Amino acid sequence: MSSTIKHRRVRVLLPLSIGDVYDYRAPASLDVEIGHFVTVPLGRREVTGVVWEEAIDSDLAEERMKDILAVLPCAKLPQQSLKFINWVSQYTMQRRGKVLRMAMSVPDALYPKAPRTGYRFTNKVPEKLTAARRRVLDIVSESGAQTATDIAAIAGVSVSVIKGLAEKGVLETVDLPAESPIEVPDGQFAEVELSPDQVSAANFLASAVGSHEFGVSLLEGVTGSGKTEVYFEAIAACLKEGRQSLVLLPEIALTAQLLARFEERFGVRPVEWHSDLGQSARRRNWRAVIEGRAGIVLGARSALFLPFAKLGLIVVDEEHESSFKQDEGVPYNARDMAVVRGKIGSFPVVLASATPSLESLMNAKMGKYEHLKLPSRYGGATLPNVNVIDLKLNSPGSQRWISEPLRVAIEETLSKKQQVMLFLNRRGYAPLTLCDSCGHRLQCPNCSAWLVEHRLMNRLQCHHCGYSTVLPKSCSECEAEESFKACGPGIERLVEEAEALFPDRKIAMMASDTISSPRAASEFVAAMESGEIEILIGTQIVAKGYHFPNLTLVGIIDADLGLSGGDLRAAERTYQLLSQVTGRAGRETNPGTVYLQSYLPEHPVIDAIVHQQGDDFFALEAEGRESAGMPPYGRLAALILSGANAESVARFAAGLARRAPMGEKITVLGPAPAPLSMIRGRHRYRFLVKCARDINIQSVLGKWLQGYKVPSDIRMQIDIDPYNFM
Ligand SMILES: Nc1ncnc2c1ncn2[C@@H]1O[C@H](COP(=O)(O)OP(=O)(O)OP(=O)(O)O)[C@@H](O)[C@H]1O
Ligand SMILES: [Zn+2]
Repeated sequence: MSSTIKHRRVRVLLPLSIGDVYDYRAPASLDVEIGHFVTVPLGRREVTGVVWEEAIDSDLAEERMKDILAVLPCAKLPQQSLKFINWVSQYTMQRRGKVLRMAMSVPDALYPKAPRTGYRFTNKVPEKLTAARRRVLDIVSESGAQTATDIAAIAGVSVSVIKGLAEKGVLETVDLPAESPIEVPDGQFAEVELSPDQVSAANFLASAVGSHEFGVSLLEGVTGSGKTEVYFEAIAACLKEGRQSLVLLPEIALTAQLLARFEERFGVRPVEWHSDLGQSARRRNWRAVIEGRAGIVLGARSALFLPFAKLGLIVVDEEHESSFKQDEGVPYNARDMAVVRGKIGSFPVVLASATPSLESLMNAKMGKYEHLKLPSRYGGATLPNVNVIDLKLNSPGSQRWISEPLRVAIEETLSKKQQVMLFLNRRGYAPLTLCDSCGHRLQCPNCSAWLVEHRLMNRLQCHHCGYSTVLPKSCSECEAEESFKACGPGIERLVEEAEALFPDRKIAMMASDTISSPRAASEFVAAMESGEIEILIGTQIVAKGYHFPNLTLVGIIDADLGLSGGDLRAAERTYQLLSQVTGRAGRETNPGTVYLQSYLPEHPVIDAIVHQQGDDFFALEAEGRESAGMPPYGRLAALILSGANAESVARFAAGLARRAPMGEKITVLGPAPAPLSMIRGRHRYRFLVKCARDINIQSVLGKWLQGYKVPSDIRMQIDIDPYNFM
């Protein structure tokens, strides 16, 4: 027992999905502290983990104890990160090791930078100039010496092409500095004169940042009101405190325009964090964050788990966006966890949106959050004029989607040399393809979902698993030849129609698969800003955040899309999305107009958009949620079971159902086959647990599942506060 312990023992958390803490001996030869990244033996392997706490009560026999092997030459994981990981693990009911893995996503960064070899052009032209070689030479002559891996990645060639050019004397090697330096932002670089509304919001935030105290502000400003300028002042105040700021964005494509605005305001670009970052930038940025050198970080939700040395502010921009919620791995909502992070670190958190979530509005109403409002657009710009086109009265005709009134409006706008945006939240050519002679519908073999035709790529795709195939020549059911017919519109089909209606206009299409990287996004932004695009046709990706001064007409092709989804937030989400799209029109001197095409012009969501009466809509929505005991008035958790064998999943679910928690304030719905009853060949069943607000839903679930063994062929995922009900 512990009386025989001679050496200091510590608990080390390993970043493994099955992992928790394990006890190790801290040998006297090593200076081991809490938060150190260390290597330890695990079975036959050597793994890296974090010294989590002292293990005073460790009762493992001395002979079974193993030594920590090494302390890595990296700054310690800050105490606040340890606390945060513990908290997230408890709240989401996921293993701590799995949460730690999100904070240790760049294993390389734990070691000092190895010297790098760069390749540069010697100006000797190779005898044989292949396309691959040409791309390499373009890159090295444009941006100078770079590592072989970087060149290979940018040029899309293998490293051997570069090595080959070096052997031929076309490229030569040079020593590269270990890493490009992190530039320091300057809060006074280009101060902006704010409007009176902006001043009062900005002053509040700046003093909140200066107080080093936790507090949440909901910054609600209509589209184009200058929320960004306001939170920039909070960031400037944070720089003054010598602390780091984090700005979270829902979509990395949005960073393009924002990066430039940061640069104008603070003199340098912020440190970026998202999935599109190359390996060396990840490593550099991660180290800059843990060493406190990164002053401003702009990132996707995963940036929340970066090991900030001295975080002093988090801004969650477009806080209502459901893409802040991660469904896979550790299911968490970055907006909610940002608030927790602020509490742990004693600093303010700003939630910014033109259409805040019902959750945040309620917190503001109850006085838990400070409610800062910007009621009008900046610089005298007015909100657009919104009109509904009743499709029952103005049918565009069979296989067409642009009604006559909208066509006329487009024509007029273009003749004034202004830009048009047509919005349809559907990728591809058509959402459904069916056989004209027997009605057979093309479905994904792995998922319970239709295949979506992408005509530009000449493929049919599943949007759930990525399965893709070509259009079959004949129907597998009735053997009819060439009988398949596209049903309904996707944006590709809308482009086709727009091209037919406006043959001389420059039309561009944007969707998440066409602007998936920040580089593609900035090319798109440049084309919009220069007027190279006259009609922009896009999905939700172009609906938010962007500021295009000359865009004055927005046409919403199918305003009803999303209303019938039936999930808890369908109406709220549709309202938010339509407001965002509406908000792209007329953001500067030329006033904007919006046309919504709808079969349901009286629907409360459509009505709220037309009259720009968000308050009434939200009051109605809140009432509905309250009477149903749904969030934010109640708590939800989902339990998702999946496996290759439908029967065994169903059997396991039935077993769980027999022990389901009961109580006056607890309802368990299910098990039921999920709406997407199969994904990637796995059959899925769902439970939905609903509790009153004052019930700890984690402990309800914990008691239910305690000691329950999940068979190895079944996966069970717990999702606290689910946003996805498919
Ligand atoms: N005080 C100011 N001085 C100069 N320009 C400003 C000021 N405030 C806002 N602007 C400009 O007004 C435009 C709209 O501002 P911004 O993009 O911050 O609005 P927003 O509230 O974030 O809008 P959205 O919710 O639609 O994204 C931008 O071009 C911005 O540069
Ligand atoms: Zn599929």
